[in-house]
Amino acid sequence: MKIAIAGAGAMGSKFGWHLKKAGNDVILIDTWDRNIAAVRENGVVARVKNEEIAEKMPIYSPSEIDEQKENVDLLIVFTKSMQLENMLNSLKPIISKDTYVLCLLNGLGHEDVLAKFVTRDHIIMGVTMWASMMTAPGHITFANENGNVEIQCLDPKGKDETKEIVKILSDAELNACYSENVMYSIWRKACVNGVVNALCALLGANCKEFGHTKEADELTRNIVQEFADVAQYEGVNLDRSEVIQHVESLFDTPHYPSMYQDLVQNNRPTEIDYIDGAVWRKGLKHSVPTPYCAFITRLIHAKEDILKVK
Ligand SMILES: NC(=O)C1=CN([C@@H]2O[C@H](COP(=O)(O)OP(=O)(O)OC[C@H]3O[C@@H](n4cnc5c(N)ncnc54)[C@H](OP(=O)(O)O)[C@@H]3O)[C@@H](O)[C@H]2O)C=CC1
Ligand SMILES: CC(C)(CO)C(=O)C(=O)O
Repeated sequence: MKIAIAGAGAMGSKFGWHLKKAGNDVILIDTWDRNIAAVRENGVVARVKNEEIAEKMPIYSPSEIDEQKENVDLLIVFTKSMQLENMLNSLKPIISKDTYVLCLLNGLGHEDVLAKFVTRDHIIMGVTMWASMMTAPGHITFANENGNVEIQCLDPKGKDETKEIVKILSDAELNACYSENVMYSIWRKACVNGVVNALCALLGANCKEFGHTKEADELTRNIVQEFADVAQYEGVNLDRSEVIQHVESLFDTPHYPSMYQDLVQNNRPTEIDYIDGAVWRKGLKHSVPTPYCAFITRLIHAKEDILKVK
């Protein structure tokens, strides 16, 4: 199976590294010139338990993707949410009617973007609890050892092929399973990000520092409540106490969520409009009040302005 990974940041590089190491035919696609140069020279260098292990694989910029390149069987997208549509537009030459697109981005609503490029029976949605950090171009550090991946094809017609992809991911030590209700899992993961990503970026804290504050429980409850109130109108019934427990399971991890990495470490725009901001927008559409999500979204945008993100 020919696999392309679009977005070779912390997560795309991690998945590419694992899949290549397991013997798959993998290419990476990324827009960051220094990253492309570093991977071309040394491969993707992963720090695993104090050891650096490099995996060499081809990497291209989207402008190098043309009709000359072979179609891919599986395209895993790992851009930031706001980069997804542009990336897919530039990859049209390698997307055929047989290409499966697997989306593991954080955030809500990405299936609507994918539907502009492939049919529903080739859209595989998913979530991952793996975590990774880019420490320099071409260099990543794995942030946990107990992640997983849950995926489901949006149309049952694609179930068998999706199960084959589950096996490929698991054989690459990415601990994957087929989900029977991936939209539930996507909303559940959005709750995690809606709490820890946004609040850690605002407070300048990691999950453990935030989780050990006196305010953490009350903030978590209120944010999850708003996500659950809105999710109902989108056909997803979240089990609030189970979701709160799931969010709180991160409170002992000294990990800086990806939104902290974007905003505080790299002064880059955040995905807030696809997480708390998406719930605020959907809440307005369904007349559901979401004061926490609205306030958090505005604060993140204010901090983006103060830090002059680019
Ligand atoms: N990191 C994590 O632990 C997790 C992340 N996710 C999700 O996965 C998706 C991808 O996230 P992630 O891999 O963290 O994203 P990254 O920010 O690491 O990479 C995304 C893109 O950003 C650019 N980039 C990254 N760092 C820099 C930098 N310092 N300077 C300039 N450009 C840079 C690159 O392309 P370009 O130049 O085109 O911007 C890259 O392809 C997101 O939806 C995220 O929420 C999900 C689970 C965990
Ligand atoms: C690792 C985790 C779950 C932390 O919120 C994440 O999804 C992220 O960093 O974006």
